[in-house]
Formats: sequence, structure tokens, C-alpha cells
Amino acid sequence: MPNQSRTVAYGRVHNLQIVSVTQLAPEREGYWVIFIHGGAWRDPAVTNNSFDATESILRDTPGLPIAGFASISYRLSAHPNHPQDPISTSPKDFRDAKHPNHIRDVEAALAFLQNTYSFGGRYILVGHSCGATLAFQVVMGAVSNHREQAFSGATENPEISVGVVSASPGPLPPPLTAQPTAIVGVAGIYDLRRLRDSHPDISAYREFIEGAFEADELLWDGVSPAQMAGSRGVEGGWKSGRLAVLAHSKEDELVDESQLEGMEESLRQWEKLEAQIPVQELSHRDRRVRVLPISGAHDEAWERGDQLAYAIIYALEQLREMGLAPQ
Ligand SMILES: N[C@@H](CC(=O)c1ccccc1NC=O)C(=O)O
Repeated sequence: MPNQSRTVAYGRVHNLQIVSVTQLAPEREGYWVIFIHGGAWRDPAVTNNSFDATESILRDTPGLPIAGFASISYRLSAHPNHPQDPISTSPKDFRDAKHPNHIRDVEAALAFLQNTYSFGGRYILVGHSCGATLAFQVVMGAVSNHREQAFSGATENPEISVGVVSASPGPLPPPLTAQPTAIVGVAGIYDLRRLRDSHPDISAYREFIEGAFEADELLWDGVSPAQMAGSRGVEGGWKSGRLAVLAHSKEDELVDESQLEGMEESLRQWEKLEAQIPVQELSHRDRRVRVLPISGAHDEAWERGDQLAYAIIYALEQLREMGLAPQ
């Protein structure tokens, strides 16, 4: 039956290693839209299902160059308001993930999708809140390429080695075979230290950052896409990327606009460089960075879905203007 959604496991270690997938008519030319949810790396109420409202709006919008939808769940860190008994809870349900578990799961999900649907670079990664952090981490040199290497932490002096950003204890998912053509960050977190410092009186910020990344602030910088420049950042890491859209609402009560500002600065460096793509593939190598104002509170973007859908449609329009999507 066409257009049916299914939910599949991409990993065996945890029950959160699932992805929901809707393949539209396979002959249809277009992009896969792949969503990474938010919830501060820990909220068990926010899962792959949080893309449902957005997906249904997009499916009801005719004429979009979309080939399929996927929404990724990934292992979560512990949440103080949702305690679990370590004795009676199966390890497959127990939420105690620490970086790099979250990003490795996203990579494993992308490898699974690529193996199954072979869309190459024709996909848009869309992330909300910490899902936007994860989306840009997928193309950050320091997190994805140099995965087992010692990391030089200080942005101003990259020669000083301060530890390992993301060595994994378990087997690593295969490296990406193709990077996304576009990334859409909605209400995104892009700089962990800055997020903590913008909310000094609310301990939850520090708590959820430490819950996911421990207390090592140099590690926070190393995994923050707005902090890392050059080959360790998005600038040098996202070689074949063409379009970045950063969406933010003035009514967002949880993630302030300084997150977007820092990320925009970092993406402007990336935008100046030409995309690295095979010569025969196209006539230009231009890149675009766009800032998109949206409306509504932080979680309304995905709860109602209209603002998230609007940001995705905007990105598809930009790709059309760039000659990268069918008219
Ligand atoms: N609902 C989350 C809070 C949350 O999602 C959040 C809070 C402040 C800033 C960003 C957030 N989410 C980002 O993914 C929680 O229960 O921890």
C-alpha cells in the first residue's frame, strides 16, 4: 500500500532506537525530509511521534518535492521528573544515555535509512531544539569525522589537546555515505555554554546539559556547532551542503535568540566557501544561509506543526530557487 507509515528499529541495544518512515510514491523526484526531535536530550514525552502534526500538514500540501519522511527516536538521558527503577527496568527501556550516544544513534538511523532508500544527498535534516544541535553535529568535523581522535578543544588555539570529544565505547555506526543538501534548525540550541549563561537563575539548563554531556565545559564547546570553526566545525565539515535555514520565534520562552545569532555567524563562514561536489553534477556551487522568523511558543512549533511545516516548505522553495529541486 503506498504512503503507509511504518516504524522500524535501527539498533538492537535500546527500544528508543526506532525511526518512523513514510515513503511517498517511489518514482517521485524529491527530497527525503528527516526529523530529529527535541526535549533537551531527556524528555521521554518527546519522541519520533512529535513529527506527526508536521508530516500530516506536509502530506496535505500538494506539489512539494518530497520523496519521503522519516522521524528519528534516539536514546535519552535520565530525567529527574521521570525516575526509573534500575532493578526492575529492562536495560532496553532504561534512559541513561550520555554523549555521544544520542548523536551515534542519529548516525545509525541515517545509515539505516540510506541503506534502505538510497537517497544519496537528496535529503533535508530538520531538527527542533536539541534536535537542531544533533542535526548540525552530523556534519561537524569534530563530532563526525574525527570520531576516534583526540580533540583539540580551545577554538582560539586548536593545537592544545584537551581530551576526546566523542570516542564511543561501543561499535560505531558507519560514517555517513552522503551529507544532507540542506539543514533546517528550528528553535535550535547551538552553543551549550551560552545557553547555560543566558539562563543563570534556572538550574534546569545546567542540569540537562550536564545530564547529556557531563560537567566538562570544554567538551560542551567542542560539540557546540556555533563554537567550532574550521575543520572541526560545520564550516569545514559540511562539504557538500548547500542550504542552511535557521528558524526562531520571538515568542520562544525556552531558547533565546542569541543561540541563532551565534550559529548564523558560524554559518556565514561556511556560506563563503564553495560546495564540494562532483563537477558533472551541476552548474554552480553556491551556498545559502537563511534566517526565518516564525511564531509561537517553543514547543508549539512541533505540537501544532504549522510553523515547522512552514520552515520546511521555505527550505524547499529555496532549493528550487537554487536549481536543486524539481519545480
Ligand atoms: N521538556 C524538557 C525541557 C526542554 O525540552 C527544553 C527546555 C529548555 C530549553 C530547551 C529545551 N529543549 C530542547 O531540546 C524537559 O522536560 O527537560
